[in-house]
Amino acid sequence: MLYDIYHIKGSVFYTRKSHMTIVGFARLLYVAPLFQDHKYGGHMTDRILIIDFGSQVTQLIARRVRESGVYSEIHPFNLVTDELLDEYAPKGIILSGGPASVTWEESPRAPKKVFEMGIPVLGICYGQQTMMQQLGGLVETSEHHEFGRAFVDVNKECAIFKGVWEVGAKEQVWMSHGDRVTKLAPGFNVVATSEGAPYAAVANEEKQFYAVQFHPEVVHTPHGAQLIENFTHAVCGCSGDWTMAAFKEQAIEAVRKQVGDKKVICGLSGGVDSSVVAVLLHEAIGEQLTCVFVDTGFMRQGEAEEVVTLFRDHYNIKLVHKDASAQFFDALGDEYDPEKKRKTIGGLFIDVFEAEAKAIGGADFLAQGTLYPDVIESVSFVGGPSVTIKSHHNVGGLPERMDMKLVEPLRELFKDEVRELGKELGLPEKFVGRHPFPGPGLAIRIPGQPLSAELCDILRKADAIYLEEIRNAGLYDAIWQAFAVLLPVRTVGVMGDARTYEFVCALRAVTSTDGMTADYYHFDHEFLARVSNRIINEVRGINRVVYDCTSKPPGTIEWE
Ligand SMILES: Nc1ncnc2c1ncn2[C@@H]1O[C@H](COP(=O)(O)OP(=O)(O)OP(=O)(O)O)[C@@H](O)[C@H]1O
Ligand SMILES: O=c1[nH]c(=O)c2[nH+]cn([C@@H]3O[C@H](COP(=O)(O)O)[C@@H](O)[C@H]3O)c2[nH]1
Ligand SMILES: NC(=O)CC[C@H](N)C(=O)O
Ligand SMILES: [Mg+2]
Repeated sequence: MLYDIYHIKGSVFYTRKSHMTIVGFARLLYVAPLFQDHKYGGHMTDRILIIDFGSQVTQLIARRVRESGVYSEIHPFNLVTDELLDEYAPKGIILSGGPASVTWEESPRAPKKVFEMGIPVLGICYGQQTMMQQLGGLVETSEHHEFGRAFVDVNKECAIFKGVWEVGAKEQVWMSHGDRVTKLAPGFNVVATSEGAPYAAVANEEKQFYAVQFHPEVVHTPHGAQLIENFTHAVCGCSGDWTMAAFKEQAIEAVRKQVGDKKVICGLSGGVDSSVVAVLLHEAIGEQLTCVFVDTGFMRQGEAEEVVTLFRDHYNIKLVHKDASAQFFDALGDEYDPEKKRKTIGGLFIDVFEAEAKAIGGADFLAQGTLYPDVIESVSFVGGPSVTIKSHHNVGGLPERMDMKLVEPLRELFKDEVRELGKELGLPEKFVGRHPFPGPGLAIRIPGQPLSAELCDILRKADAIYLEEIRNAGLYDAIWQAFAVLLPVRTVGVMGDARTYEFVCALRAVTSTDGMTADYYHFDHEFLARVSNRIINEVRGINRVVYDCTSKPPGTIEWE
């Protein structure tokens, strides 16, 4: 069972179990309170609201709506109040799928107001079922489940099919349901049928209510994205002004308004998120911004130089390059427990930021690269138990301790939108397309033994060779994240007729969309042999290389 159901304040609430156990991020602790001062709807004029009933693919609905050039936000069904509906003022509403059954005595419903606002509504799967039930139709659990690929017969014209599906056509869709609508609500017509769902698509054109049993948001419904675009454009009348160019201008304006003439500190790691935040803020408030790059001693080869050159020399952004490596090594001492290392490192980041804020005479704001998935996760987890798998380093404790207000210009964006915004801001491709790199850096890639500058050096060299070979082979962009790990194991080897007794290096490369789940990257053997050969020949201290072929779950991406 993929879902757990929790009862919160009398309403049924779902969390994704896979996310719950995997995410368990300390992020949740710091993102949650930030949500409170969020103004619904960002700065865009056309907005679609997605009401989440806990489907595994709700995020994809938001993706498709945004790809159609329309701003959208996901809100869990139990947090959609009448005030939110008024304030958010959507041009249309989409009801997501979900694991519950509307036939249960207590299962989620859309707020009544949704159907009384005089705006278009699209129900998907559970969303269809609850729409029918709430408007006077009937839903029953069926013997005939449909999971996966299915075909629908299009038997009537419908605004969301326009220009995509012809009457009489048989079209491929993706289904995942056990219940089905057995009686239509008054005013509705059937517009498509499938073997397992006689009401595969239904419409009340007069009210502009549409409901489908299949999932148009997944790629396995080949024309699904166009159906969603028809809904947002032709039906809801959105103009498609959600472009990164427009977003950039509006975000800059919003930052200026929020910050006024006050000072802002931004922790700059050189990673995509903080780099984009830094450049955006620089455009918005120029000299009021000070970035702090903390060299922990656990950075990759050439990282500090690259960050400093780009931001200080190329952009002329005020940048403090704080070499805190001695502090980090000191504080970690002989520690090799992963959680203790992370906590020590997280705490030290805070100390360094505090000291640097003081050094510039105090700062009123702290800028962070919080992204939309962080916000959604924090909301989806409200009240749910979360198991901590790893305490991710974050600067989350910062606001309370330092009494700074937060500036989070990326909190409405997905990672690839952030990359697009980076391009819009003129950030070099090299920064925009970077693999994520964790705050604790190499310190969590040397498991099982106390850290030292020497071990970091060995790992840094191996990691640089690996990444160089990945770039040379043209694979960098096809891989989500790649890095080397130095294992606490020595093995016997023979080099130049002499015995060696050195460390093992593990190589990791994964594909993923959001880091929550991942598959190992399938390199060809020639490539692995070349990297292995180079590392063993060029890095003193390593005499054996292995490749990690664990997916996530059950593994995690990092080794610690
Ligand atoms: N070495 C560092 N110096 C200063 N700030 C840092 C450093 N490492 C991390 N941070 C701060 O912690 C935040 C979270 O790190 P995280 O790795 O999640 O994001 P990122 O580095 O900006 O992007 P990416 O996820 O692509 O690596 C960063 O946005 C940055 O503000
Ligand atoms: O800023 C960060 N601070 C951390 O403490 C941290 N731990 C893991 N990661 C990154 O998160 C993604 C998922 O990693 P895991 O599968 O190892 O949990 C991967 O991209 C990891 O590199 C971190 N990022
Ligand atoms: N994917 C869904 O939304 C499923 C809806 C409902 N739980 C069913 O099985 O029919
Ligand atoms: Mg990073």
